[in-house]
Amino acid sequence: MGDPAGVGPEVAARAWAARREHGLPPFVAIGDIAAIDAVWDGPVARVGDMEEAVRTFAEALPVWHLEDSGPLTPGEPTPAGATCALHALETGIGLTRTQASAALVTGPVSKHALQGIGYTHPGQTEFIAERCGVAATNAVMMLAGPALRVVPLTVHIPLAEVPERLTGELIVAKARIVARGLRRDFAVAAPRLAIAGLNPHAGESGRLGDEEIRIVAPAVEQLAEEGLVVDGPLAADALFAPGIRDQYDALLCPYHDQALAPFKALHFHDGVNLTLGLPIVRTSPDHGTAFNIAGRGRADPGPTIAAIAMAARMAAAREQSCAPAK
Ligand SMILES: NC(=O)C1=CN([C@@H]2O[C@H](COP(=O)(O)OP(=O)(O)OC[C@H]3O[C@@H](n4cnc5c(N)ncnc54)[C@H](O)[C@@H]3O)[C@@H](O)[C@H]2O)C=CC1
Ligand SMILES: NCC(=O)COP(=O)(O)O
Repeated sequence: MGDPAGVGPEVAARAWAARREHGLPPFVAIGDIAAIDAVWDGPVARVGDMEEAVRTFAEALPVWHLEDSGPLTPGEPTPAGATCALHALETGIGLTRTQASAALVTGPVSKHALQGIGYTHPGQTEFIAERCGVAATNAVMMLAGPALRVVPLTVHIPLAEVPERLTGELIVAKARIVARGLRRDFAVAAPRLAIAGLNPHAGESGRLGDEEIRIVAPAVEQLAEEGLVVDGPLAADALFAPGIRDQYDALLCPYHDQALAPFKALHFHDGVNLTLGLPIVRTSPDHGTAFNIAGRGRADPGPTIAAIAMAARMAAAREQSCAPAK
């Protein structure tokens, strides 16, 4: 359920309340049960294993209580709350890696609060990758909604560092993982990718920056030689327009906000953050802890509902691809 002082507990509870309407599979909320009690009056079942969670799911929200995270005020993060969020993440990864659970849906954490307790990863993606034995650069963040999928090629780094961190190797490696993920998890047989330029007008033939000529174009050429359908570098200002974005299965963007700002404009209420390149299925609602509204009943459970539903579809697609042919 992420940080107990954020909106994670309430959106998990409200997703459970909407389980029938959205056909959600059984899930268990992991963390401090007091965080649920503080924001929700509905039925809760305290469980200790996944079988119990599945058994109780129809009648109550199953909660796997890990620890008491101390006095709790929604909107006010504490070190004990961040510790509980980290333990919940570790527990969820463990349950999914051992296949007790088919997928991991992470709740929103405060990176600032986590760093305050000594966490050194930029986000949850890199931590999950490490626990799965995958290099952080091979765990690829994708934001997916019904109308758009985007991939930030660089993620949680200062904007000033983007030009030096955006390399041809990075683009090629991430594009390959995206193409594989689209085939495996989204049944896209021949993925069509677009790669945005870094500079205005994709560099205007070098007059507004040369990263497109030096870095992006050679990477696109290499990917095309490997047989991938890839266009780029494309001007990012028009790429998200209807009619252009629809020509692609995923848009790969040099930096975080270039990808996420248009994505959230379209999918604030049903956007999913997921990680490609992992041996497990991992999704997450595409929003943060929203401390400014936590505990007030204003948090939209839509992204969490979408994240649970998408995790179930991805897990089913992987299961099917492993099933022996008839
Ligand atoms: N997956 C994750 O764990 C993520 C964590 N974060 C972390 O969350 C913390 C806060 O980040 P912010 O940039 O403020 O983003 P945020 O998503 O928490 O909040 C941005 C704005 O969106 C609103 N909002 C967010 N979720 C909402 C929901 N479900 N319903 C209605 N309104 C909602 C908030 O009230 C706020 O006005 C940071 O520490 C950040 O690192 C941010 C994004 C994702
Ligand atoms: N902006 C997306 C985000 O912050 C999610 O990061 P992560 O915790 O899933 O790595």
